[in-house]
Amino acid sequence: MAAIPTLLASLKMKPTPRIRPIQRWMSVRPEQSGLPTQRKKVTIQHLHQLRKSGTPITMLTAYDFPTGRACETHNIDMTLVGDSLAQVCLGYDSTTRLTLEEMLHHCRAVARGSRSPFLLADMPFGTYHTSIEDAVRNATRLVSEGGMEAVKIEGGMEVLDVVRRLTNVGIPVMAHVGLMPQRHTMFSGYKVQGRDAATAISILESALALEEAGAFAILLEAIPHKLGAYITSQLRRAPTIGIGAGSQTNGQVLVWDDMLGTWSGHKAKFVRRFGDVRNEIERGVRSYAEEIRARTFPALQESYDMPGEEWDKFVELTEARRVAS
Ligand SMILES: Nc1nc(=O)c2c([nH]1)NC[C@@H]1CN(c3ccc(C(=O)N[C@@H](CCC(=O)O)C(=O)O)cc3)CN21
Ligand SMILES: CC(C)C(=O)C(=O)O
Ligand SMILES: [Mg+2]
Repeated sequence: MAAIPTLLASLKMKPTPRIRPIQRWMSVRPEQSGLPTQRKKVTIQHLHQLRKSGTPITMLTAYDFPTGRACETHNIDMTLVGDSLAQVCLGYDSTTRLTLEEMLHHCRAVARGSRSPFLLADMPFGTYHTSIEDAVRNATRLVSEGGMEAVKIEGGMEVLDVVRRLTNVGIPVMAHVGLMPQRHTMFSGYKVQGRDAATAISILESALALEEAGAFAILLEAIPHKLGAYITSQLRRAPTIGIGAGSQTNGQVLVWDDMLGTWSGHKAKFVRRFGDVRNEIERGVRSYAEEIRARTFPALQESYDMPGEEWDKFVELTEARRVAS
């Protein structure tokens, strides 16, 4: 009997573990590594609480370890490995060029740098339309191989069955309506959606049906702000995340490269640059090349030295080598 209080006492004596930064070499998700987390893990329940309390949800895209880690460090609520990856990182002209393998490669990198944000990825074009079985198989790979917690899919009524099935097997789905970049060819470009009453109604009905089908959140892209606000007010449970959908959605998302000004392509109206990283990069690369050419880089303090007597010995040895040959 005496052993139990002793055991309890020894447990109580244990010092609280120190919070450790993410380790570079981690190959598993930090919360699986047994390390204490700095901030509570963002869950779907937490996202629903943010919606209820009227606290705006922050979401940002990430494509690799450092961008994933930046979302982690600055307490972004949701990190999205967007298929915009195709354009902003891989140089393709459209998200429709991105393969599942390419997406998985980047998901793993983001996941290694991420512990508290809710992590999700876009299902690439063509990976969820061929059949429900294919959609489940491909979404499962994003979770099991990619380290994602949820997936995002573009579409309205035609993807309800996929949303229902993925949700039923335990893969949360964020639905994406309004401007759907994977359909830019069908839409003849990237155009604001829902500017006429008929399209606005169909976007509203899609959003309501997607919530009913189980979507845990609805992304609204490039729609009039009044429509963004109205859809947000009509949903019963799912928070809305807007990109070009006005200020009244439950959350906001932007593409990393748009937000920091590293994307040199088209700037949509909804983009605000919160940084000017591209100019900084240009300045840095330019002066790097200039200083190499001027031999001002590297300086002596950026170079290694050796003891004088060792150098003298070295000179003697090279002399001996020269004479011998
Ligand atoms: N850098 C980047 N940012 C994005 O937001 C983004 C990507 N890439 N790639 C994938 C899709 C494509 N997206 C886009 C691309 C262009 C517009 C755009 O030019 N919209 C026009 C609307 C014109 C109109 O209908 O009047 C705009 O000027 O805002 C919007 C979304 C969103 N996604
Ligand atoms: C623009 C966001 C919402 C997205 O889908 C992406 O980055 O691919
Ligand atoms: Mg996308």
